[in-house]
Amino acid sequence: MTDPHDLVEKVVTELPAWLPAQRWFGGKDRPVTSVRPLRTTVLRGEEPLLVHLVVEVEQPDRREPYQLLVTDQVENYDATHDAELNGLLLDLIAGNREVDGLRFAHEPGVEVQTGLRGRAISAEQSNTSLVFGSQYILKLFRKLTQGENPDLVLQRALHEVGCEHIAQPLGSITGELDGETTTVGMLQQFLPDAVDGWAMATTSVRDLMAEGDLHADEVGGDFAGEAHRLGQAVATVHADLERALGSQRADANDIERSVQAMITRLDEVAERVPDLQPYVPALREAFEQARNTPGAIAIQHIHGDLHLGQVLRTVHGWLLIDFEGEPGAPIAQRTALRSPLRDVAGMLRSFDYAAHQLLVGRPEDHQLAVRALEWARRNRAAFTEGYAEAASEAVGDPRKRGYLLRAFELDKAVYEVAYEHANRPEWLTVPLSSITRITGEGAVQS
Ligand SMILES: Nc1ncnc2c1ncn2[C@@H]1O[C@H](COP(=O)(O)OP(=O)(O)O)[C@@H](O)[C@H]1O
Ligand SMILES: O=P(O)(O)O[C@H]1O[C@H](CO)[C@@H](O[C@H]2O[C@H](CO)[C@@H](O)[C@H](O)[C@H]2O)[C@H](O)[C@H]1O
Repeated sequence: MTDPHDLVEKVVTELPAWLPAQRWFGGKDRPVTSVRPLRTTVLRGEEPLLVHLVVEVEQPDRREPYQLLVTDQVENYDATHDAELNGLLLDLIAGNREVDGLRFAHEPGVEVQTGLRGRAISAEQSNTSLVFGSQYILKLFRKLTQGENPDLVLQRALHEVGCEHIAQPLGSITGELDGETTTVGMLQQFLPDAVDGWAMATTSVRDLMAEGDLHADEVGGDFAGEAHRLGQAVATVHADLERALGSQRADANDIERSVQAMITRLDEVAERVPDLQPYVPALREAFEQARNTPGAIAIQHIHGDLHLGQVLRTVHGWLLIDFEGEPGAPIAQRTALRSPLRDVAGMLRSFDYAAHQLLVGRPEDHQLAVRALEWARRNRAAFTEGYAEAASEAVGDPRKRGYLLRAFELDKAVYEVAYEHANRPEWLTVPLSSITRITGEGAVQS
């Protein structure tokens, strides 16, 4: 029988080669120089073994903690592929159990069913999610950030004020990282009938492309009604977050910090991705123009990485998921109070993505390019209109904040350039062509 500590020793020596092949690994564009175990918790000491492992992954410019579940039973040791062993995690949450400092807990008043198998969903994601029956989804955060994860903190706060646009948080797993209590997992209600916004939007784009001579409002799969409802849902979540956790008026220092952060990110990404360099002057100018936004700007807790893949359409309406913020951004930035227009900008970027991803790798086709642009414009307008209808007084109509919205959209596109460079280089043209378009459109009103 394998000793759990021998297993860990063996796994750790193999991780430098294994990690870069994992979709959720955030440092795929740099070599892994070493991996060392930080904390080992044996969750099941007899065969099949189940060991919770936190390792520190060293790369030339960073050291980051990652969470793993390992077993002696499956290929590559990744226990999240074993549905039976995953069931143990749910049982521990149901029983409010603590194992060697790793705390499994259900939310107060929630009863969690035991004895279910948990299958890992094979999505292109930054974390690993396990689905139990048709009731529960358990997200295991892969890259760990010290402290409570904003995903859990914000969704708990939203649930407390009765927000209708989230899945109910049902439990959590917390451990310790550098002496601080840290969220490593989050259990939520699973919506088995849900379809994500990206799947719906790209189906609509495909419909339009198949009918080359029709306009976006003439084809069966028009998405504008959904985009409008989605805008209302996002504005409602922002209003609920404001109700739950408050908001502030940004002062000149907050705005200056935000402009500087956009410029710093631009410089960092342009150094890493040479394709971005020709756009730097126009981008810098757009970021500086954000200072000219008139009137008071409300700042509050926001989603932070909102896109069509983070919204689910159920029979009851739109839900927002994954309030973790941009997985690549520092935690201080992810938890800071920010303008809700950042989420609006994220979603506007996503309409652009949905419209243009079908053109990636195809020979140039003027007709399709015109249709793509038309689809994006129609749905961006419908989303913004819906948002403006339901926005709180403090946030107001995004269309009246042209400079700011444009700067946030471009900042998001810069983030996407870095993201695509590291994860899907063939998609780099999507954010780059948007940058060309937006900066080419020149000045905006207000
Ligand atoms: N409550 C839920 N009900 C149904 N499906 C969900 C739910 N939460 C997440 N999903 C599915 O799981 C995927 C991954 O969830 P997400 O929170 O975005 O993880 P990640 O942080 O890894 O991006 C989503 O794209 C969605 O398809
Ligand atoms: O969902 P995650 O939290 O893992 O977000 C990361 O991955 C996203 C891709 O899966 C990435 O989103 C970009 O591509 C999407 C289409 O695949 C598109 O809808 C988004 O608008 C675009 O930003 C996201 O940026 C990244 O943080």
